[in-house]
Amino acid sequence: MWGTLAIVTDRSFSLRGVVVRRGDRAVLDDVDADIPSDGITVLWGPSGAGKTTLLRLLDRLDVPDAGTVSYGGTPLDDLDVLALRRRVGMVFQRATPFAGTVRDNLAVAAPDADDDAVRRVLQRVSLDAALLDRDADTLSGGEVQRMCLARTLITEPEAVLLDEPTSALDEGPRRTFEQSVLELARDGLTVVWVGHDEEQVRRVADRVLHVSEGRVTT
Ligand SMILES: Nc1ncnc2c1ncn2[C@@H]1O[C@H](COP(=O)(O)OP(=O)(O)OP(=O)(O)O)[C@@H](O)[C@H]1O
Repeated sequence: MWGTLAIVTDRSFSLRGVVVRRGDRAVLDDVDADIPSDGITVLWGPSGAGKTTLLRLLDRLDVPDAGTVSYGGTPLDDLDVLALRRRVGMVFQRATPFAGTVRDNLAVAAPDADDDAVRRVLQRVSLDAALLDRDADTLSGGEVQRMCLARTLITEPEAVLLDEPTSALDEGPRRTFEQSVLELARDGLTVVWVGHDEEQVRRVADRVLHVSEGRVTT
């Protein structure tokens, strides 16, 4: 018997005393917040309130001027940034397809993924496998955003950060994207979603963190 192996199940984010300054203004001003690992947490608040700034801190795309951001109880400063970004994927507001086919786009993220894995990930985002050999720049806006989600998922992250991923989509594609994310969250993926469409927040949020005037409240 070698003793009990600790199973790390804590995949929550926490912010303590976080300050982010832009010019002479504190966009986030001494923020304490917790984002649990289950379900969908929506960051909600007026334009310019700091939602995207907060989201980027979680993947270390930005670093705070003061305070600590932790993932699974470990300060992000103590984690290897590339390892963190494999565990925590990001989908941006504007879809960012690379040149080439859908298959090429997925291969950028996971060159060794086999055909089964590629097909499975497309299914998870409701994209037809027939699209695999289509040029990414011939996809519709909704398809390209779901391909970007698939490209994030193919590395099997524990969490995904979504920055207003449906803001450029019409109602139909918006609902399809939401449905995929709801199913992913139900399957155990941690989701942090920056949103400002009130109806959508009601449909997807398990909890809402309100970002306003430099503070985050529940
Ligand atoms: N790199 C930067 N340099 C200077 N100011 C910045 C930078 N990034 C963000 N800001 C400013 O910080 C504030 C917060 O921006 P942020 O994008 O986090 O807000 P948001 O709540 O996501 O807004 P929106 O809903 O409009 O996307 C804004 O006033 C923005 O102009």
